[in-house]
Amino acid sequence: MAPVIEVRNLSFSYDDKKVIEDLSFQMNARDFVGLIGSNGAGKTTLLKTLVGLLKPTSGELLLFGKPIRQFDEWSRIGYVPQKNALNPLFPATVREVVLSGLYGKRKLYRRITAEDRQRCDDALYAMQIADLADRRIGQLSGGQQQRAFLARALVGNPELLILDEPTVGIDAETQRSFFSMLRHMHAHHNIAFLMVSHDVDMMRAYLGDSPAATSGKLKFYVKSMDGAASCRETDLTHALKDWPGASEPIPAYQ
Ligand SMILES: Nc1ncnc2c1ncn2[C@@H]1O[C@H](COP(=O)(O)OP(=O)(O)OP(=O)(O)O)[C@@H](O)[C@H]1O
Repeated sequence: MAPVIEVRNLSFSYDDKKVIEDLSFQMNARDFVGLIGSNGAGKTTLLKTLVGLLKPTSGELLLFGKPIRQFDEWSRIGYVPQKNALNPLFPATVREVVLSGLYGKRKLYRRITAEDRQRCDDALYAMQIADLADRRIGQLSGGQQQRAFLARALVGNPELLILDEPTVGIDAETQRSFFSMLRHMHAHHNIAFLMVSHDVDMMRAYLGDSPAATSGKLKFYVKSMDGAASCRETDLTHALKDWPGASEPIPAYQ
């Protein structure tokens, strides 16, 4: 199977400011990659090049074995950008935000099918925000908004989930339960994770003490799930059935 991400000798500059220099790394299906680096190290810049928002200055970037120029299966990738404070007047409801994760540019005007609604309900349920579905997202707490954005990224059943500091602005207790939720998802879903975090202790506790790769100020910590029983079914509710003690609630995440 082709690596999920393959980066070869990638460099990126904003005008003449070099931010990423000659970076090479790869991640495989079901890997959990933690990306750690000081402020300004280029973490967000790297994630943006990986999802096609920025074009590398030089080097090669392959997604699921395809050069990014030819890659068009964006539904295989979920992306949660760095958190921005949402204007409380932002009018979309949580359900609308989550559903928008199903529409690529080309599908923008297609009708919402019963299947779309079911997927949306599953994602809301998985993130335990079903009761917030009809609330305006701008009126939710930061942690609730993050859950909604995560549901949006998950609704298309991605094989790769890219998270840019998903717990910024969230209290320590909630960060811990969020992280344990990710660990459960890593164990039971067929998803690879690439996550930027400043929480070095939490990342190291799961991913080990030594980085698998280093480039400039960027450090990549990796935990593979090779050989773990892979579920054939990928829908979120199925994954929840695998939760230890199916009736046990998902760790609270406010
Ligand atoms: N649009 C831009 N134009 C010019 N320079 C930029 C732009 N965005 C970021 N930079 C610069 O590029 C460098 C890398 O920024 P980036 O946001 O990728 O860092 P980061 O590792 O994600 O940092 P942080 O931990 O603070 O989020 C920084 O020096 C930043 O000032």
